[in-house]
Amino acid sequence: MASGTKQIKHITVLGGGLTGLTSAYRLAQLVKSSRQSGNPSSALHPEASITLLERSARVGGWVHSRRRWMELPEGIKDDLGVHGKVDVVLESGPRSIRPRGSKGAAQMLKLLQDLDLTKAILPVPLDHPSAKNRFILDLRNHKLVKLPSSVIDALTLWLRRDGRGSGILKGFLRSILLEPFRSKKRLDAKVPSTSKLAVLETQINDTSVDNLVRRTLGPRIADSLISSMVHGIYAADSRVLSVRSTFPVLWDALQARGSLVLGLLRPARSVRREDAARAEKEAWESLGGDMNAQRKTWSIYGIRGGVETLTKKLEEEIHKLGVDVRVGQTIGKLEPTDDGCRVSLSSGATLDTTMVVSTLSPAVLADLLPSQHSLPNLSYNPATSVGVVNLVFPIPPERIHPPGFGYLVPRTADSSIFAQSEALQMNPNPDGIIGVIFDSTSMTGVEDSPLIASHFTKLTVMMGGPHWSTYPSDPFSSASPAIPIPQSSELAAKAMAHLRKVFPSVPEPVLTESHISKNCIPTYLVGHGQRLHQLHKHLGSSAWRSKLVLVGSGYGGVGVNDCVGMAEQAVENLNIAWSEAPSSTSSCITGLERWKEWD
Ligand SMILES: C=Cc1c2[nH]c(c1C)Cc1[nH]c(c(CCC(=O)O)c1C)Cc1[nH]c(c(C)c1CCC(=O)O)Cc1[nH]c(c(C)c1C=C)C2
Repeated sequence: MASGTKQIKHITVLGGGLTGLTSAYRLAQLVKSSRQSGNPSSALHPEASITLLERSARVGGWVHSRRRWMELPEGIKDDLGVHGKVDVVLESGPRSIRPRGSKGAAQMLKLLQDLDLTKAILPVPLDHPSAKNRFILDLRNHKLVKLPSSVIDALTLWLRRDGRGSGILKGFLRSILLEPFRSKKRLDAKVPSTSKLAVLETQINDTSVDNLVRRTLGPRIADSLISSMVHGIYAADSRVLSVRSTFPVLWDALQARGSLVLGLLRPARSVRREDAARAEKEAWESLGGDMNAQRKTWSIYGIRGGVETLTKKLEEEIHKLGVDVRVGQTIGKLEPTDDGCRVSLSSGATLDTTMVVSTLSPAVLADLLPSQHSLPNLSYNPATSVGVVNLVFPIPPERIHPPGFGYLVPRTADSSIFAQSEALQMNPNPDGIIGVIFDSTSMTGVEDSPLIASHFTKLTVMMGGPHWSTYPSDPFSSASPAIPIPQSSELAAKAMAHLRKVFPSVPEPVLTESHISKNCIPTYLVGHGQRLHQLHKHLGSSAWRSKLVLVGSGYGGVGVNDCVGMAEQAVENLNIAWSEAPSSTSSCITGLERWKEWD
């Protein structure tokens, strides 16, 4: 290595969630191969060491699969022919993974292959009810309305005006068909209440998901379908969420063709899109065996034993690769030094390191930085908290709910459809339920014993999210009053009160487990990409240059594939930068490279 180039002798990963564990794993593999190949020109020292610091007593972050023992009903024998107990897996975090849609999805499957977890994959085929039956709740009557799963499905629902297609999704197909004709008019319309918003939109080249859909597909779709979908991915209010950061395909379609439908049917060609498609294709082709062919037949997949099987395996592997994993570590301060960074722990200990990869939430990171080294925009976005209630009932699922993935609950307040309903003089969703997952029918095989699937029903009720949040500083929000966050001991009763309205025959649960995941999903407010671009530029030109890399759900995507994808991409970019000619000026990796396009 040429003299004058900083050698990477020690890397500290902050945070032991999925992003932190994946980053540490791939970095440790790089060190191992650098040691084996002995590449003298690499900036990565062949004896470099890695430390992972985690605040809580366990690694895994929001991925948490709890195993609980359950009494079998009288007369039922388990696999060993003994009457007794079976164990059930209760997920309080993510439980299903998408095998398509992004490079991250391919990188996730590659990670599972590399960790020798292929056999633990639980595929859910495309024709499974879980893939076809997703519902939203009509709050006027607490009936489930099936969401169309394809164009044919939408047509059938539309033609069959038998009450089911005429409820909350009435006019769905009509809105889509008329959108190209209406969009231009709506986009040009001057709506007084949105004039401040219109100015902002042009300044920051972004708008809210709700605003874009409302002006193109109309208020009905914005209030029902889109508000619920946003609940089911971001647990957030679609009126404050940046469309360009969360559904860029909608933004691009509208920019390119002046119509969502036309833009989606005939996407405009762009170098960025083609590069991304090529990178994704390569990632899929890099999968070993016939995994790439197989995954095309799956709608989603799970992991035997729960998603924590993955984080536990990552933990095991990084131990083997020599990563120093320290749990129960509270960080007090992070500051740049001449040679790298200094991490000060609340215990008083300090750690000098060449580079920090932070997977902490941006707001938590902001609190660690001394004022003279603060970074822009880290505290801008709020994060939403979700109440998760796992329930197990002593009867099979067909006696409680229809087969399918689950249902989402749309927004109630300010909704034009709901405002007309007399039934809504009273709040139909007083506890702020956002969705219910039918765990038993959305995925089987998570537990070892088949008795769980045949004799019990597992459901997860999710509440809170936007209902527990206010966005006082956001110009796009209509500051609707939030429900105060309850105690976790109150959640199970609230979940049951809700379920009884939707499934009157639901029995008492035999097992419940409630948790509040505080600030678990960041809400990317309008202009998120522009703020990350500023942050990227600042990192490259300040005392933090080449010392701090930012990854994780706080920045570029909230799904498990996004977290793995960001970690993989950051380590891939670091590897390229470390192998580059020492004179190269392009070798500052921040983790935020993809936001460059927001220039
Ligand atoms: C009710 C709350 C939530 C449910 N799931 C999530 C929340 C906050 C988290 C989540 N769901 C999805 C993602 C995206 C990542 C990915 O897997 O690609 C995240 C972070 C996927 C998703 N889930 C639903 C939809 C419509 C989507 C979008 C992509 C897709 O089509 O797969 C539906 C859905 N989510 C929840 C329920 C009850 C539900 C029901 C229909 C729970």
